[in-house]
Amino acid sequence: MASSTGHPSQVPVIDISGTLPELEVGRALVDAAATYGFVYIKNEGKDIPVEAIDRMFELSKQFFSSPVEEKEKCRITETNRGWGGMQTETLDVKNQRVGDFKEAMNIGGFVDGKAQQPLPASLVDHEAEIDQFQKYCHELVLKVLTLFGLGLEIDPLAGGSSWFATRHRDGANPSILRLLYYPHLSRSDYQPGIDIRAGAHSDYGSLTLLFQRPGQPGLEIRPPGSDGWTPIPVQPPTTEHDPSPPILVNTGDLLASWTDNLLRSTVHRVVFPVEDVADRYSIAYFAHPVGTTVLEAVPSAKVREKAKEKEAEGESVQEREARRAMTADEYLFSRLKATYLGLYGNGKTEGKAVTA
Ligand SMILES: O=C(O)CCC(=O)C(=O)O
Ligand SMILES: [Fe+2]
Repeated sequence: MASSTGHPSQVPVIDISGTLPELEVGRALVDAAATYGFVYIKNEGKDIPVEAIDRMFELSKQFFSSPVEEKEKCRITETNRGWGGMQTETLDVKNQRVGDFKEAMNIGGFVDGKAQQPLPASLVDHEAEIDQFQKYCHELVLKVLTLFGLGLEIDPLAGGSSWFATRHRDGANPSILRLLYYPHLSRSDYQPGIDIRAGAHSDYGSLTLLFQRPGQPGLEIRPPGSDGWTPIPVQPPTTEHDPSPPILVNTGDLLASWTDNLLRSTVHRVVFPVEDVADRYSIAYFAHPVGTTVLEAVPSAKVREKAKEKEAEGESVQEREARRAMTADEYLFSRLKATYLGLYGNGKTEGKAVTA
């Protein structure tokens, strides 16, 4: 397994709060997603209140420190909702010898303010806050997708900048809010090269938002074209004094495929930092388009250019047309079936990273 390069991350920090011209911001976001697949969104609490983020982390702590019998009552099912315990998930099944050192709680969308899954005692009285937090995340995803639409200069006659956002806005979708807890491991127990908090993987959906806490590092990315790992600091330069660390946004496999790989879906993992003394808590929001969305060609000259490259690289017209005839639900299911057979009937129980 390649080790960290230690090179400082070049992933840019972008302010989308409205102080800069939108088109410039959209282009900068597209650039970052095309180069790194990751971008930091400067966070001064304008899109999501800082208190709401802090509060979700408090609830997350409450949940993970609750008795295991409570968590067992909402163990993850094939709906991809619920709790998974330590080392029950293996994100990099091919290379990992042991499961991920983490616990995770997946919370799906609410209907009329109500969770559509059993919630544990520690969360059940907080439905309104969780629902509101999901709404904030959803709105931020729509905002970023609109800026992508601007940056990609989507044909105004075909829907313009709102092209992606409208395909995420109304209707059932499998988006998931995921609370993550990575307990620390004492140095004497740590097996270098074997133990890992989250194995190498890329995310399946369109966009992922990731919230991190100061002093709890560990995320690394393998930027396109590189075979080394780059640490992604929680508070990159210029953000150290912001009221909350920037929100990381990364492009998932579905959006990469949809844009003919113009926007990249970058492999990432979570490691035990060298000086690991802290537990790590993070919160991810995995956004997916409305399930019935057809993944038709994106009406953008920039994407069309990329499609030509793909053709030159050998993708047949039939393959491309098959890709474009799929719905978002079909795409997700095909990925899950190929990678995580355990959930779909072969009796294995590991590797349930269906949101990742
Ligand atoms: O916890 C993190 O920082 C990353 C989690 C992640 O990549 C995932 O759950 O897909
Ligand atoms: Fe991920």
